[in-house]
Amino acid sequence: MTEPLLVARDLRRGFASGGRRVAALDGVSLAIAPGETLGLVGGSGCGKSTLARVLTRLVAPEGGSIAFMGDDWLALGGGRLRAARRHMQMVFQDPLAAFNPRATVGGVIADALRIHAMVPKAGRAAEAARLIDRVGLPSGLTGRSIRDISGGQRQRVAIARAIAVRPRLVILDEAVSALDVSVRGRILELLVGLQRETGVGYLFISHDLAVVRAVSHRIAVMAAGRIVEEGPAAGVIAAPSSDVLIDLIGAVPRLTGIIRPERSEDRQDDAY
Ligand SMILES: Nc1ncnc2c1ncn2[C@@H]1O[C@H](COP(=O)(O)OP(=O)(O)OP(=O)(O)O)[C@@H](O)[C@H]1O
Repeated sequence: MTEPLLVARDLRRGFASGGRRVAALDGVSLAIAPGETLGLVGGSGCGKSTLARVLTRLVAPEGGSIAFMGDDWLALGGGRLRAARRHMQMVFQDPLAAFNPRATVGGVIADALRIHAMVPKAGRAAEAARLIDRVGLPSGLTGRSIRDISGGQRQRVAIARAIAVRPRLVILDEAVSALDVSVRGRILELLVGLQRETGVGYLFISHDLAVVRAVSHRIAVMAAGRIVEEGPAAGVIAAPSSDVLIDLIGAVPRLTGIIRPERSEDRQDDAY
């Protein structure tokens, strides 16, 4: 059996909110294998983003353990942490907040290459150009400010920056949720293609079951800080056992209705 890339056990994290304590993570355990996509779904406020932040060490857990690439991830510090951080990248819903707003598209990617010493200085521009092309962006965007491109283009830059450092795991937190349906579809295809090429693992977090189903090998369902069911994507959806998943499945036909116009356009294209 393949060694898991990431194993989280019994993660706990609470927050004080309006005089009471909210258990955002109430004993969450999960594992992700190399080359695997674990989809994480759940309603608003169930703890998905807190989990992403705890896994990436943006927020410290109050209990539990995380093994990443065989190391005790929460105990790593100094140079070993910096080296390991390269292998766990994160893409957020709104990458603008995660970029230096004055940076250019090429600059954002070249910076990632520099920080993690991926290529010598002389080769950085060429490698940035290769990555810009790999995520389907025109080379003409290289010198553009990150503020002056569309949300879909920016999300591609965020993905290019994440993959620039050849990570083993990318955590995508609502990374395609704000995009329109056709851009979203192309970015999902890009992610799946990159996974086939590189064997990167993904934790794909979304409140949108249809999107999660399209990319995930396994699905975990979260409610009130706990994982309430988990298993192979097709099996979990075919036989949901939790109320939250039953509700999410019930919401999918509405989404199919939104996607349908694009599919009929595709059929028209095929007819030419
Ligand atoms: N920094 C914080 N301070 C106080 N409460 C917080 C903080 N971060 C999260 N919470 C609370 O923890 C719970 C889980 O929040 P979290 O953002 O992880 O959920 P989520 O599933 O990502 O929600 P959404 O899909 O709406 O983004 C919520 O009740 C939230 O209000």
